[in-house]
Amino acid sequence: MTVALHPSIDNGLKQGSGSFAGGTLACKCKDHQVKVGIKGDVAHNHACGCTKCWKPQGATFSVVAVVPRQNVTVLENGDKLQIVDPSAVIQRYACKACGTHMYGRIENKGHPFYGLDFIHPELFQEQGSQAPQFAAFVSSVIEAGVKPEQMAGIRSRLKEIGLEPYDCLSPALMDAIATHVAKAKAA
Ligand SMILES: N[C@@H](CCC(=O)N[C@@H](CSCO)C(=O)NCC(=O)O)C(=O)O
Ligand SMILES: [Zn+2]
Ligand SMILES: [Zn+2]
Repeated sequence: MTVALHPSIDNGLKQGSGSFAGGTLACKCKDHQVKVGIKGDVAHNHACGCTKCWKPQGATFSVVAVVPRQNVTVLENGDKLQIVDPSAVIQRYACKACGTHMYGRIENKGHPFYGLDFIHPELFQEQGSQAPQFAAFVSSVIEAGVKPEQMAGIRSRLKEIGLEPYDCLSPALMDAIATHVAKAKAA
């Protein structure tokens, strides 16, 4: 049986248009949906196996990307949003009614990713945003209940659909983090 990763990638990656101008994220409520406007395309879209990122029901991975925080605007029903874990580095704003995470924001100005908000592109009402580029925090799915003996199949399926599996972030992002830390130390 094929390993189920996430409904938006289980049938293969859908490539982005390359000219996605942005759109609206909608939560999963039947009415009074929370809507969040995003300007421009997303970046660093990836499958994430960590326990903190929101996943639709039954998914093993989340699919999460970043956008500049100034490109994110709550458009409708913002009163339904609450922070999932105020102590987390990424403050994830979720719909109180359906649990969908609408955006995650870093408030620590010293964090390497300060200025970027985390969003889930599957919530776009429009098509064409950047496709996932890699898989991050793959080993972390064990923390959510996956058996270690399932990991070879999961990594192999990720590779098959074109997502290189990493147990933290991609080398490019890890290099960016290390560069930020080195500059902060030197300053
Ligand atoms: N094993 C842990 C890892 C959690 C983790 O460090 N997640 C990353 C990436 S989330 C998006 O890629 C992170 O930056 N977390 C900060 C936060 O969540 O606030 C686990 O699985 O929980
Ligand atoms: Zn909702
Ligand atoms: Zn994550």
